[in-house]
Amino acid sequence: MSRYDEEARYDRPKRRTRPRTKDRPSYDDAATGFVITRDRGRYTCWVEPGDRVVTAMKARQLGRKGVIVGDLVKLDGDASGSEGSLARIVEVLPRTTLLRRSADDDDPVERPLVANADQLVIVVAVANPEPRTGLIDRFLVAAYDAGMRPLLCLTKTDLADPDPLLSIYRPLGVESVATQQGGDLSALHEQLDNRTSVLVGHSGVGKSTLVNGLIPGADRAIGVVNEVTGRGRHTSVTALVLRLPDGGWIIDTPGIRSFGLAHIDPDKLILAFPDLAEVAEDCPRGCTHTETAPDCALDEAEGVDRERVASFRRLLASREGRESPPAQQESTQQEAT
Ligand SMILES: Nc1nc2c(ncn2[C@@H]2O[C@H](COP(=O)(O)OP(=O)(O)OP(=O)(O)O)[C@@H](O)[C@H]2O)c(=O)[nH]1
Ligand SMILES: [Zn+2]
Repeated sequence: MSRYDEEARYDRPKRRTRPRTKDRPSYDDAATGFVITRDRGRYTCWVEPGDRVVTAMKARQLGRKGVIVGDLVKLDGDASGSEGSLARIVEVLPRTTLLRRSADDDDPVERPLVANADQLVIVVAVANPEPRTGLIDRFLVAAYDAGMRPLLCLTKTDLADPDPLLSIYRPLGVESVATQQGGDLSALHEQLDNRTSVLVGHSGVGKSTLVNGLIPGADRAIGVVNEVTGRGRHTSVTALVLRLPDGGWIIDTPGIRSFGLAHIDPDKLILAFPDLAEVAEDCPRGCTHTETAPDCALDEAEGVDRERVASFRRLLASREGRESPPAQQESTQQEAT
């Protein structure tokens, strides 16, 4: 089943709540909005002609269909964006990508986070807080599962050398950039301009600092890394969608501490480990690649980084024995940003 088929399965309503196509009104002429925030049933949408910001609510006919940040929606009613106006979201256009996660590995309920973004920018500080490759691997799995291109952004390169991390991920074909506060951001701009990018990373890695550097006037609160724990305080509480000066969007999510992958098929985890995938082709049929799997080729293979095998197996173990997760009822999505 292709990714798009799966999205179709994911989006299919439980009951037929919409009128059949031939009875449905056509919204071809309605304004198209790009959802930039959602808050208790109110959505803020960006409408290109006129560069206007329109507040909208879901039309009843959408039923339980979820509307999340990044969705492209058809707007009916008063879509002027003038003060006090309220439009109605009458249709959600098919999503090209869907970033989702489960809250953690013990909670396999999947939560859609962002629709239609092309790129997942995995922001990792080379020091303070110390980088964790396990988290990078998780984000890579999430990016490939979503159909998004991953970009590794290594920050705080004034504090340590980014090469050890680059030497792991560059050979895997993961694009990367190195940055530091106050430094030249042109390489990062090149990767971000005219794309819709979601920033993810631990609290304190420097996401707000990056956003302020990229978008003059973005004016994000910049937190202070807690000296005692080395962890950032969660200073950015709500997701922000910001427009890049030369085109493109940045969606800044609050510091994500865990990024559960319980909703992801174990077979898909290996997508983030192309260095191991080739070796695993020599495994016995149906090999689970876990520590106890008999004759797993990952045990013996020469020239394979044991750390990489260990990280892969930790991800496998974190979701061992899991059945296919239940799809979350869209009306109760709490996590969408
Ligand atoms: N040395 C150094 N410090 C940095 C750099 N970038 C950011 N910092 C500092 O790291 C701390 C955290 O930066 P933020 O930009 O608030 O981090 P964040 O990822 O937005 O954190 P949350 O808002 O908690 O998600 C601040 O004290 C920044 O000044 C850098 O390149 N080098
Ligand atoms: Zn195996």
